[in-house]
Amino acid sequence: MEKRTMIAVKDLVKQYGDFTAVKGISFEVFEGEIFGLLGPNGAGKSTTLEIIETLRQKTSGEVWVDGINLDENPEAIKKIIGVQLQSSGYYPGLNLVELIKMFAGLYNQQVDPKALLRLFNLEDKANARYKALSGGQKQRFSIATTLINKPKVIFLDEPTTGLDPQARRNLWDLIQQVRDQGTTVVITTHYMDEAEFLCDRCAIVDSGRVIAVDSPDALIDNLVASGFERKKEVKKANLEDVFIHLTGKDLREA
Ligand SMILES: Nc1ncnc2c1ncn2[C@@H]1O[C@H](COP(=O)(O)OP(=O)(O)OP(=O)(O)O)[C@@H](O)[C@H]1O
Repeated sequence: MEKRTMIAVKDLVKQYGDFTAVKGISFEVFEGEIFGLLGPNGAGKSTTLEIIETLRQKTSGEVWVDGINLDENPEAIKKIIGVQLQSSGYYPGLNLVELIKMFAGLYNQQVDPKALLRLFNLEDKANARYKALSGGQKQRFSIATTLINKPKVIFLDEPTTGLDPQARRNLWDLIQQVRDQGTTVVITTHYMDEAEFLCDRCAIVDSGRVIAVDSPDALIDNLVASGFERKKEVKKANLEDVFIHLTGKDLREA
């Protein structure tokens, strides 16, 4: 079946003064997939995301989201995307239900706060304030809030950084659920195990350029076909598996 393009980025360039952070990036994100932008620190991932999110001016190149050209109608793009806020974006005095109602009001949307919290396993935190949540709960809540305007695509910038293995795996399940319900997900991460588990396709970005785009499986197969072999035989489990096996999958949060 022909895949529909949700995001198209063509020859994107971003200069900060004399420094070119993004050097002519092109890629496509298909509807209904989890697409990863992977790359070392300073590769230009956040800059690229922020340009697509309409939060940052590009120097040149073109961007379309759901067929809408960024230069022609950034306001229309804002309406169909969900962006994860940083912690500072949440009013400290409001509880989770009040925060959801506030965002729903801003977006002029009807939302059932309890149903949304249930979806993200935060039902019993309905009356808690954001700052009282654990790291994993904060991440779950911030992903929940990206869905309030019923977006076609959400952007998650390093959503699992700083979380324990249980909270990370739980968040992976939730992100897949969001995708399975029809929302396209664009994610940045430094964790290759996360990208391998979660992403349908990913772009590897280095020094402002896209150096590979494919499914994790195909990228690995290409490397193996080129004659690459790991030095050490891979064990059937890793230390994280040991940790999860010993400590269980239950979330550790009050
Ligand atoms: N406002 C700015 N002014 C000047 N340089 C900037 C600015 N924002 C980012 N940069 C530089 O642009 C480059 C790309 O930064 P960016 O944050 O997009 O990278 P990244 O791939 O998201 O990195 P990280 O993984 O560390 O978040 C870096 O060298 C960064 O120092």
